[in-house]
Amino acid sequence: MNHSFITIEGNIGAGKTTLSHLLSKHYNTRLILEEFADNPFLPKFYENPGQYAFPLELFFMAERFKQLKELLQQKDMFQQITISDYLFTKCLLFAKVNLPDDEFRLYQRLFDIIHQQLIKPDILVYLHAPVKKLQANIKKRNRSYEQNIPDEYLFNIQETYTNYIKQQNITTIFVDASNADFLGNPQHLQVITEALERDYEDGQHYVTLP
Ligand SMILES: Nc1ncnc2c1ncn2[C@@H]1O[C@H](COP(=O)(O)OP(=O)(O)OP(=O)(O)O)[C@@H](O)[C@H]1O
Repeated sequence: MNHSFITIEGNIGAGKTTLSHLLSKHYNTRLILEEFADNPFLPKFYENPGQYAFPLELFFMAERFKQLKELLQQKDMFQQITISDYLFTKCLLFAKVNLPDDEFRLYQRLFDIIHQQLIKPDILVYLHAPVKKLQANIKKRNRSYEQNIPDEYLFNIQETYTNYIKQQNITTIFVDASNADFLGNPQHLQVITEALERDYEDGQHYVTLP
């Protein structure tokens, strides 16, 4: 496997964290996981998005920057591969959906300054699942503040991610995760590891699960 920094992305409830854990175990890598539970604005945001979107987005950006900067600076001689379950640009994509235009422009100025200081992943695995499946996953894991997320919000996030992936040139493995069961079906994990072990040109590469 020729990649040293792999990022797993996807909509809310797509299964990023599960796949990241399994890949990290498979390749014995360092693992960077999103620490969303520490964001005190998240439950408030779901109650009242208009009032809490800006502090929520700022908090996420500050925490993610700190986490990525610290971890990527450490040189670990025995675990050279790193897997993360989020892309720093996720901050900007969510902010685009959640902030009014003037606040988003301010946020983007900060983001651009901060982003330059971070290492970018050399491959992105994007898990794409239909909104119905995402809602079922969100229901199953049962975090109380996520139980009333409107379909429209998930559609907007999905569209923002897919537009971003089309525009940028990080090599992306785009996985149809409609029926994904990485924990229960070892073949699904194998499809991802085989995909990661191939060499790619820049751009998007599509993978379906058996
Ligand atoms: N920048 C952001 N703005 C608003 N909400 C965010 C942002 N980043 C994360 N969240 C919220 O934090 C929670 C966790 O998000 P995330 O998508 O990272 O994890 P997840 O849904 O548990 O992932 P998965 O199920 O794919 O492992 C979700 O409620 C998500 O909407």
